[in-house]
Amino acid sequence: MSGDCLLRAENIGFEARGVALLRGVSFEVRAGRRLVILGPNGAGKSLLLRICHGLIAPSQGRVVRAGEGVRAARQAMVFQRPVMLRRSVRANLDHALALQGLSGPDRKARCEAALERFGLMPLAGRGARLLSGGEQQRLALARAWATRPDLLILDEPTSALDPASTRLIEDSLLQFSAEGMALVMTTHDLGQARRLGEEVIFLDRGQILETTPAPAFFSAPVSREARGYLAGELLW
Ligand SMILES: Nc1ncnc2c1ncn2[C@@H]1O[C@H](COP(=O)(O)OP(=O)(O)OP(=O)(O)O)[C@@H](O)[C@H]1O
Repeated sequence: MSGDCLLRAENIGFEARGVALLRGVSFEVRAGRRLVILGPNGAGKSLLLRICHGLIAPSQGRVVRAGEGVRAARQAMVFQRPVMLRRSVRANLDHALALQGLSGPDRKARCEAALERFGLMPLAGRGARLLSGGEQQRLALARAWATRPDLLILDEPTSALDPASTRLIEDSLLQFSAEGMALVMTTHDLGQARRLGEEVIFLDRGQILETTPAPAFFSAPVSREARGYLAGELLW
């Protein structure tokens, strides 16, 4: 599937109470690529990601995904605040795999592989909701990875994490990418956007102002709004 279009947002619009929160948003996510969506608070980034993941229906336009049925591209989403079941770490992983229709030894093997890969073995029997924020986000990432998505959507995945946990998540994301997974994420951490982004979409007040390779965006943003956003970066 390398290079294929996994997801295409076509002219997405979203209105609530007569206010246009997204307007004419179109972009593509190709297999194995890393796309970062940047923009100020309230620009509509989370809303757009939720629409792309099928959690909210757009008012206009549509989201087209690659493939159909069992050949459909698989997608997973990781949120800013992980959503965990009131069960053990292992049971949270197992539940996600059961929802995928996996059963028996396959499910168990995937579950154990995820615990192993993300260093969660020592926490496997603990209540997931009792874990620290960083541990929960690691579990959220493990749970997403266990479902073998072609595309992983992440909404500010490290905004509440300390530098070590952030590093761990970033390293995992780069490994996923090296294994061929496509990533679409939002962040306000511009260092993170530089480290992880291959392409940048800059969203401002519900509209895309720039779609560009990441190095070009950071060295020579075209729009006044993007220049202003980047100029606000804290340098200490
Ligand atoms: N389902 C919804 N229904 C109505 N309004 C919504 C919905 N989701 C988001 N909004 C509104 O859309 C606007 C954009 O919100 P969104 O969370 O997408 O911004 P954001 O770019 O992710 O901001 P931040 O950087 O602060 O997280 C906000 O005014 C929010 O209240």
